[in-house]
Amino acid sequence: MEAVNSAVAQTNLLELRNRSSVSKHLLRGSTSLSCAKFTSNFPNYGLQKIVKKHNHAGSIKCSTEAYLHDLNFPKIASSTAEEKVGVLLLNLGGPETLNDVQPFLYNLFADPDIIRLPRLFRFLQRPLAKLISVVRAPKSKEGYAAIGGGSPLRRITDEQAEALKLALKDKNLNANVYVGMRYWKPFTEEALHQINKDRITKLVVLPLYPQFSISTSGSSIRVLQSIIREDDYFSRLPISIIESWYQREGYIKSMSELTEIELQKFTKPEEISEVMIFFSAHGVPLSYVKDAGDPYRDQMEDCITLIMAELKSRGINNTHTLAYQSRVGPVQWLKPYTDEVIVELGQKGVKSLLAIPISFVSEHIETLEEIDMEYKHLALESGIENWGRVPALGCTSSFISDLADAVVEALPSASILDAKSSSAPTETEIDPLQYAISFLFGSFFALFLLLSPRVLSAFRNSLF
Ligand SMILES: C=CC1=C(C)c2cc3[nH]c(cc4nc(cc5[nH]c(cc1n2)c(C)c5CCC(=O)O)C(CCC(=O)O)=C4C)c(C)c3C=C
Ligand SMILES: [Fe+2]
Repeated sequence: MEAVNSAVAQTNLLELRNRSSVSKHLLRGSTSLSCAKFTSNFPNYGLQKIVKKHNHAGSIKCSTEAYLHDLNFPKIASSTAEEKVGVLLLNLGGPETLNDVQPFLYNLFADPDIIRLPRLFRFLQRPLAKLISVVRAPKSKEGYAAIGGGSPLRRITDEQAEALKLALKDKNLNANVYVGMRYWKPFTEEALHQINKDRITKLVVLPLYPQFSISTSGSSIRVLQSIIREDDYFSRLPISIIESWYQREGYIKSMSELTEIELQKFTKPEEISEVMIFFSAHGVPLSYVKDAGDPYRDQMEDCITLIMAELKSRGINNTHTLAYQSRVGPVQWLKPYTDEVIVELGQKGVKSLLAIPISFVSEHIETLEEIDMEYKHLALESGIENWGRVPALGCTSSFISDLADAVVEALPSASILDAKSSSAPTETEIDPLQYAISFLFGSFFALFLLLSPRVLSAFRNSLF
């Protein structure tokens, strides 16, 4: 009964959250975000086009370059007496108990950046989210049960927040560090509420995803934007958003360090050079990259080039490959798929694999269950004899220190976001005829989806 009540309370809370975000995702416009200079160009965000320059010496310059190698940035920052600096860490969030799994999945699938419906069918978002979350919940629950009954993401993110606060203090910056999750507690909205309550005077926003995707950092930042648009305090608060940071030297070196340590664990030293380094990134549907301009795949490939260059500089010349894991649903995702590549490598006679989860900086279901259990099992079945896995960075001190540098470097460019000058149509500007037609077609589509046994079974097959 308690579980039912908490689910109802959760749904009510989300009703409120979703109402605000649904009504605002129509408010598109050219919002100029500070320092991080948004590199995306998505219809949902109306942000600047990605500017990415390759330099063949191995470093990649993106629009985030300003705080990457710029030696002019002060390494030590100090805040003035009146200044109250806040850092907002954005992450996905995860169910803490098995009872949380279905409402967590509902929140995830109700996000228009996760299921991107054509405009005409957007009002179906929530019924579809309900349907998919209910159908997928049993499978997800099995996964969470296998890793101890819930996601460790909140605990680890809290630890990272604490470690970051200390690292900032070491760099002479006193800051409050907040955690805002997109799909579970503590929600981004709660963190923003606390930031407001604490009367923070400058805010640095740091998504805990090294690479940008519409579906991750983009989605969290969209929540932030919608609040900035509405709220007097946030619309006047200088904010700096660090959009992606996979190219930071500290991150690349920390990843390489952990990889080197794990490589040494392969038992026979003479066989170490035979180990294939297997980067496994969380996938996104192909259409995100092809149609919506998600820079995720490009950034992922750049990131791997940088890590491999760093490993090479340490005398590690192993072969490597990249594949994408965790696909959900019936559409095509970024390829190649991790499970298929593992089988192929086994067939080709590869005997040793070192898996590196590359989209995340903390352990969670996708590393602890999917990689450590499912993929390991598949690899051993496919003829691979030696399996290793690089741990997620977590609170590795070189990594946290580099995040602290990123915050310090981003701070001077915090500025008031011009979110209110949006020229995009608002909901009230929608043509009533267009709305009526959408509603009619959408209703037929909804009925078809909900009642068609074939559609339901297709869903089931791709979600189980
Ligand atoms: C870079 C990281 C991630 C991307 C990109 C991403 C896209 C994405 N994810 C789903 C669906 C699911 N993701 C789930 C869990 C999950 N996803 C990420 C990260 C990315 N997702 C993390 C860190 C986690 C684990 C959270 C935790 O509980 O510890 C889940 C739930 C688990 C499951 O049932 O498999 C789903 C579902 C989509 C559809 C998507 C892109 C559109
Ligand atoms: Fe995911």
